[in-house]
Amino acid sequence: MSEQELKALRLRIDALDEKVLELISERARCAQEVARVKMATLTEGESPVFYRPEREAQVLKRVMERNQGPLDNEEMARLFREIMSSCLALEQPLKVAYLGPEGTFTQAAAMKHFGHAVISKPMAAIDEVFREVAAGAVNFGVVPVENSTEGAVNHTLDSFLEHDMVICGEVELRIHHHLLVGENTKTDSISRIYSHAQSLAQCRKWLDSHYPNVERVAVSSNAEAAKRVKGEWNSAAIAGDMAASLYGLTRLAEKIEDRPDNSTRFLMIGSQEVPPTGDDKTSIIVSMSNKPGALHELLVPFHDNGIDLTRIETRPSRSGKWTYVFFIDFVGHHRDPLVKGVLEKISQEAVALKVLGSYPKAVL
Ligand SMILES: C=C(O[C@@H]1C=C(C(=O)O)C=C[C@H]1O)C(=O)O
Repeated sequence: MSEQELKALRLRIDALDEKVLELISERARCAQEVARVKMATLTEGESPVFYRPEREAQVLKRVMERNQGPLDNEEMARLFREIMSSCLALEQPLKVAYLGPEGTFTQAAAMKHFGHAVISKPMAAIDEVFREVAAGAVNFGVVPVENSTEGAVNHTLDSFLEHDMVICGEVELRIHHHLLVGENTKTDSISRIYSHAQSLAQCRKWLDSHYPNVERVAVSSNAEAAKRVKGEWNSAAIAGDMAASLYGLTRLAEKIEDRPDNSTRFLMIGSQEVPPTGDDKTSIIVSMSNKPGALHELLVPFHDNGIDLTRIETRPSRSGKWTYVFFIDFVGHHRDPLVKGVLEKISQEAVALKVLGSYPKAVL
């Protein structure tokens, strides 16, 4: 390609960027107008709702449907995710608490879901994320709920039993783990590997074959593991990209998770009910009396109405020995007539039924 051609292309890009800039600014002004209208139409004592997850899901879906390339749908949606995030911040900067410290996968999930224009606050434990949201110190919380290799995150499920929370969104993240070392680490004398217990479990086979005799030390998070390694000469950490760059560690081995499709699902928790988008999921907690056939009775109404169950998990109820609660996720919104009917039917049989929330299916 000649210099001439390159120069002409760059001029075109400059002109396009000017237009993109103008359009983004116009969009941002529209969002400011939306805020003004929302404020003007408030009734006495009502507080404004700026963040609309159902609307954001629709915007992203539309972008993906209309996209004709060459950027792929995910990439295009990611760009729009950030534009919306910045526009919303003009209306109201969201405060989001997540399972910290900085550099965790939960932080990456929060950024994937809300974009980068939020004020994010790392918390030391899952329960603290719940408490921070309950106290009204933040608008939303982000917690991991299940991993495709290791299953349920029990701390999260149990926290739902203790706090009144509304689930207002979900996001899935591919989890890649790396073996990380600091600049002082003597790589041939590693005697200890730090990570979160879930991550150690997700890399168990790899560790068994590469570091069978090295002590595996479970710590409170992957980011914490990365932090510790920085100052030690005989240890390594298993953590992801964010932690690696945050603590300036080197990848000794990449993508060491046993399953290449290793993913974690995260939930957004808050107090805001989310209206239907037409492509939603609902999470409920049910406790049944301890009698034969109770689980069958619980599941039949879903089957009879053709409602797709996406997950069912059992936990001790904490209110009696050998009594259980079921965490159930299914496709649909609790305001759908069909779902309403099923929930009514279940509540006739159940000891207790609580709808944790209906929310748009993860778009990104
Ligand atoms: C603009 C609005 O407010 C927020 C910003 C949005 C956007 O930038 O597209 C979408 C939904 C809301 O979270 C709205 O309610 O439409």
